[in-house]
Amino acid sequence: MAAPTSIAFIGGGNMAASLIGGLSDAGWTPGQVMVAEPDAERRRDLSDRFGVRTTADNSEAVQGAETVVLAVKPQILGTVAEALGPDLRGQTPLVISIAAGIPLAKLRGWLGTDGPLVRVMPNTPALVGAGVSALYADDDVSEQHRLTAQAIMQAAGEVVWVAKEAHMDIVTAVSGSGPAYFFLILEALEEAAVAEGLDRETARTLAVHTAGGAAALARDTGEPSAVLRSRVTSPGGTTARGLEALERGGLRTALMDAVAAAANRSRELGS
Ligand SMILES: NC(=O)C1=CN([C@@H]2O[C@H](COP(=O)(O)OP(=O)(O)OC[C@H]3O[C@@H](n4cnc5c(N)ncnc54)[C@H](OP(=O)(O)O)[C@@H]3O)[C@@H](O)[C@H]2O)C=CC1
Ligand SMILES: O=C(O)[C@@H]1CCC=N1
Repeated sequence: MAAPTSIAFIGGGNMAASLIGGLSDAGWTPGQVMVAEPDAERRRDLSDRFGVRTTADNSEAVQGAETVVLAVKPQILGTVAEALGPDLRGQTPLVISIAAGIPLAKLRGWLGTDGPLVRVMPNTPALVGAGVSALYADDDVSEQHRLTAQAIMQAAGEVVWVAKEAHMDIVTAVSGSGPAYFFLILEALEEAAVAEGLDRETARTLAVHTAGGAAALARDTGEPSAVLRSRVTSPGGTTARGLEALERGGLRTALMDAVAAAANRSRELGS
């Protein structure tokens, strides 16, 4: 007989794999995780990497699951949730949706259940336990279900709760999409170092450790970013010249535009 499933993932793509990696490193046993994923190659990859059980059948995945994580694209969540609803009625597991943009009320309508729902926005550094997730639940969700959702997401890194569901669109634009902004900066920094004459491996080591070091310093000291920046910037030195070039190039406004555009896209996906 199969081991009891504690968590069922519906959709075994990039974000689900990152969360499963985080859970696995945090000591969750693979037998507690079942993944429903239509693509056979992805199913094989997930069971090879993490030892989790997989199926192509969403209904099978949720049987007996205490928690169901909806990890399909927002554009197909309606179809998937409507089909899954009848399987969930009667067993009312905790349902966690990680879909960008989709409000809980909409999801509840699709599922047609009155069980506990939590909306979460994780990010891909979850794979190495360095993610950050924002969680939102309506007032009627019990403390116990909140703590369960929180414990799952803590396996993947930091957790914050937001008080208003509308804030999830902003969270999505900052921390959900945010790793991609930093990867773009890493790519560019690495390319620039190579263009100036460093070999690629050295360039990558310098770029990655500089990004990680800056983030660790901001996290561990709690000091404002502007103060930390000023400590790097010697008067008349190299950093001042570099920062001037970044301001001239519009990095600050480009990031503000990026967050506004991504938050708007999140709102569009939910409308
Ligand atoms: N990627 C990220 O950084 C983040 C993503 N998210 C959210 O996570 C969700 C998943 O995103 P992401 O992992 O990037 O997307 P992916 O496309 O990588 O993953 C979605 C997976 O769902 C599978 N799938 C398609 N149809 C079904 C179905 N009917 N039943 C079950 N599984 C199905 C897809 O298979 P196939 O490819 O064969 O269609 C795919 O493997 C989205 O809602 C996104 O908004 C949230 C935070 C961050
Ligand atoms: O790009 C997306 O829509 C998803 C949500 C946040 C990160 N990736």
